[in-house]
Amino acid sequence: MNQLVPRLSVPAALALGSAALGAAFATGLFLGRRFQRPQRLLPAEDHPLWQYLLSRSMREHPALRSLRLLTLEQPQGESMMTCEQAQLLANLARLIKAKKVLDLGTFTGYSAVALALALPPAGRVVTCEVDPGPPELGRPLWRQAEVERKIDLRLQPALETLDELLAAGEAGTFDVAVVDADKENCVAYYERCLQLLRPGGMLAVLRVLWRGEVLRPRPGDAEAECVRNLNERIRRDARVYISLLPLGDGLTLAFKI
Ligand SMILES: C[S@@+](CC[C@H](N)C(=O)[O-])C[C@H]1O[C@@H](n2cnc3c(N)ncnc32)[C@H](O)[C@@H]1O
Repeated sequence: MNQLVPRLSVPAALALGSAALGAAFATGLFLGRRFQRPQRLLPAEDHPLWQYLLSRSMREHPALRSLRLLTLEQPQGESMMTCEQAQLLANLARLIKAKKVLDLGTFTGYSAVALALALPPAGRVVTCEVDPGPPELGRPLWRQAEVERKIDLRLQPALETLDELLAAGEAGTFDVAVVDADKENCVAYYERCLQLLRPGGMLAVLRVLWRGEVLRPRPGDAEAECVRNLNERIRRDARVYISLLPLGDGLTLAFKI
């Protein structure tokens, strides 16, 4: 009688165990691919090519650099605008000869200082913040950059400041608006900033990819929903020309027609 020859040269229990592990691994890979949430589109900041890009393009004022390094030491330091984003916005502000800028979400003032440096001596950055701590920390470096007098810090919810500016008749007088405060109000910020901008003015919205969550927000993730709604609104908005750049966590530029 023919004896059944085992097809594997390992005991059955071990073979079964390996098969189960293999199946689990494959399922993990599949689910991992399916539910993986992309964090960023560009290489990591410590990637040599990204470092090369920064080293060949960044022209950071020494006080601005000190402010960035100081901010990175703080617990929420990562919420600062990235240096290449700030430099791009400052260059665009120069290009359109900006004099009046709105900055929603001051934090330690990195974006406010970068923009103030791009303005002529009589230029003004109205910057909005609810937490007095971070601007207080950054203020000595605003002074060192010699832009402190250009920065008008409003310590109250940004919506209140925007409504005050509209009530004071400043609609259509700002050249640049940067929206980088809380996400729950981002649609209201967008609409008010658009009113405050002059035709040809530029509106920048930060973090529009929301760490990839815009693809498929988790149930109850109000911030991701708000960002998605704003992105959709901007896409359909015939009042602006737009670009969405993959810099940082996504940067939308909307130019008022
Ligand atoms: C992402 S950070 C801003 C980063 C800053 N633009 C920079 O370049 O470093 C967001 C800031 O918005 C502030 N913020 C949150 N809710 C706000 C509100 N309702 N009005 C004004 N500022 C607010 C936070 O306290 C925080 O400092």
